[in-house]
Amino acid sequence: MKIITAKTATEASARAFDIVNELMRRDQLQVMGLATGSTPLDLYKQICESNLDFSRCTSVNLDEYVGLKPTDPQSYHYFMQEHLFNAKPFKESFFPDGTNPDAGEVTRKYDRILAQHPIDLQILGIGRNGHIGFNEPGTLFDSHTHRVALTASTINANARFFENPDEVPRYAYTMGIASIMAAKRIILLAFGDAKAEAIRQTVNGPVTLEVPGSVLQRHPDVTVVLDEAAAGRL
Ligand SMILES: O=P(O)(O)OC[C@H]1O[C@](O)(CO)[C@@H](O)[C@@H]1O
Repeated sequence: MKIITAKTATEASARAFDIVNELMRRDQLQVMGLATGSTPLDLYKQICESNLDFSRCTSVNLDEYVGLKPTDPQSYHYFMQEHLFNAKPFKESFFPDGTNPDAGEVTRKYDRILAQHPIDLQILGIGRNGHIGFNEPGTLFDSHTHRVALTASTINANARFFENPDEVPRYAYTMGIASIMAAKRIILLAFGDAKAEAIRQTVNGPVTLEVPGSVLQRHPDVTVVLDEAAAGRL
């Protein structure tokens, strides 16, 4: 694992942008794996403000809530439109189909998409408990796309975005750990004190199912990009 630490999240995101920019310059970024959440927002902003052109590239997203339409403001599809695709459209952008409750059909279809579009660079955030995508602790390392029941803490955290508690998604489709590890290169972004322990365990801890991020120690090309706070326990 290569570790890059910068003083602030914006400076760290600029280092991540440099990697994206270099891969694009070398025409080595045909398929980009994208994350949602707050962590990648600064990187996406810098991409939007750049002269990079993704119109010949494909994107695949890590996860999507079950039961939300792509037009629902709370969906990850909408999140990506707002924060990246409106300014930087890709040739094609794939998400697990959150509108289809048939988990077997959705996951098989998404695994086929991932097999047909090998990921050149996967952008990752990480949860406080070390989850990557929606792969919570205990997820098997050989997992592919699957449906997960969201934890109570995730449901509660999301509830603030919904009028009616019944509308809060209880499930999500997520790329599995094996899907993520199949990427040629991975950038793991983490900012803030709240991620310092997850980063410590991910980078220096034992490789264990209890810390999904720790599996990245087994990947040949991972760059961990941190601000000082998230690097605080390394
Ligand atoms: O970047 P944030 O908002 O801290 O989210 C951390 C992680 O949680 C998720 O949003 C899933 O809950 C991941 O996609 C993300 O990497």
